Amino acid sequence: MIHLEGIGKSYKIAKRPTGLRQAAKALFYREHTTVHALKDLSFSINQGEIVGYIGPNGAGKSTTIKIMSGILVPDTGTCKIMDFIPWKNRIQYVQNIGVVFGQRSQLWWDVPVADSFELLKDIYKIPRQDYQTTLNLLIETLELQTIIHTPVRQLSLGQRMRCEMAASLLHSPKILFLDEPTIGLDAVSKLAVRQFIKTINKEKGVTVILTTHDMNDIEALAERVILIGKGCLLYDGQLEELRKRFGTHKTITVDYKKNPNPIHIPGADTISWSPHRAVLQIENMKTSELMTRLSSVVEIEDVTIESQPIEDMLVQLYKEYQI
Ligand SMILES: Nc1ncnc2c1ncn2[C@@H]1O[C@H](COP(=O)(O)OP(=O)(O)OP(=O)(O)O)[C@@H](O)[C@H]1O
Repeated sequence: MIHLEGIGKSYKIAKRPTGLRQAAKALFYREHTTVHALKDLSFSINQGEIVGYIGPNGAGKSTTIKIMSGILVPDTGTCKIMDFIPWKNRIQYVQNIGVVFGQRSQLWWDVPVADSFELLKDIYKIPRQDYQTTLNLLIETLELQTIIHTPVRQLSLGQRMRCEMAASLLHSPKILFLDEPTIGLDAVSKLAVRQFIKTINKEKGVTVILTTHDMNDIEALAERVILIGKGCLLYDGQLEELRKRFGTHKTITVDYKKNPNPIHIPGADTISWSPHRAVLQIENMKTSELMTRLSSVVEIEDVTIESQPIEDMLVQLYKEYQI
């Protein structure tokens, strides 16, 4: 459905001179620097997937989303999405995609949300009947009943985000590009947005490409992740595989019947200990092996096992790749 091959994109930035003499010189001659935002980037995404597109600040995620949504033209490479070249067939192409930029609004600031939706209906030429059916569904699932007649500028960030989601889906697109959709949202709004993304993917088969710095978004939604750094692809595969390959440790919290002796298990680090609870960390040992050894020392009552938080893993990865 989405196919990118050898995509490269650079930005040319004019240097800003300091001092009067340099500023005067810049009137006649401007020096430029080039930022290579994307370098030879290739990947494919199938219909119905939810893909987490991740990487550190400045990695090139938004640039890729802008190319895939037809806003930017790459310098090199090809990008084919559902038989379209996004920036060439833009008018027909946008009928098939929805885009949400968490940091920007596609809604008209001073008018009620419902009026923005009406305008979008006309822009996308959505038949009235289809529009009404989709709108009703969106109002219900995103709980917009009480906010739809409010001007956008009076909405909270979480309320606006729900309206942005609805706006991007009014024309029933097949692909949804989400650039940091949960940025700045509280826990409840984040859960609502995540749940909604899951629902439209499952029930409508919408393909979702999601950039985010919130790894809880990724864990909740994406089985597959594409990791980029400095404009290059670093990893493309299952989140679970990423964890297996790069996750180094597990943390095990064990509750047991009162035991006055500190716990020492060879091969495991004791992070903390009390007569009722110990927190241990293992790197190269199987959890089952640890449990066997533990049960020979204490009478276990409860156990929780946590994988290394994905954030930790990424920090390590970014260090390793020097990005
Ligand atoms: N319009 C622009 N003009 C000049 N440089 C730009 C422009 N947009 C992006 N860049 C540069 O291109 C690189 C990639 O930026 P991009 O916004 O794609 O990264 P990102 O991965 O989305 O980052 P973030 O996570 O911080 O949003 C950065 O070095 C950025 O400074």
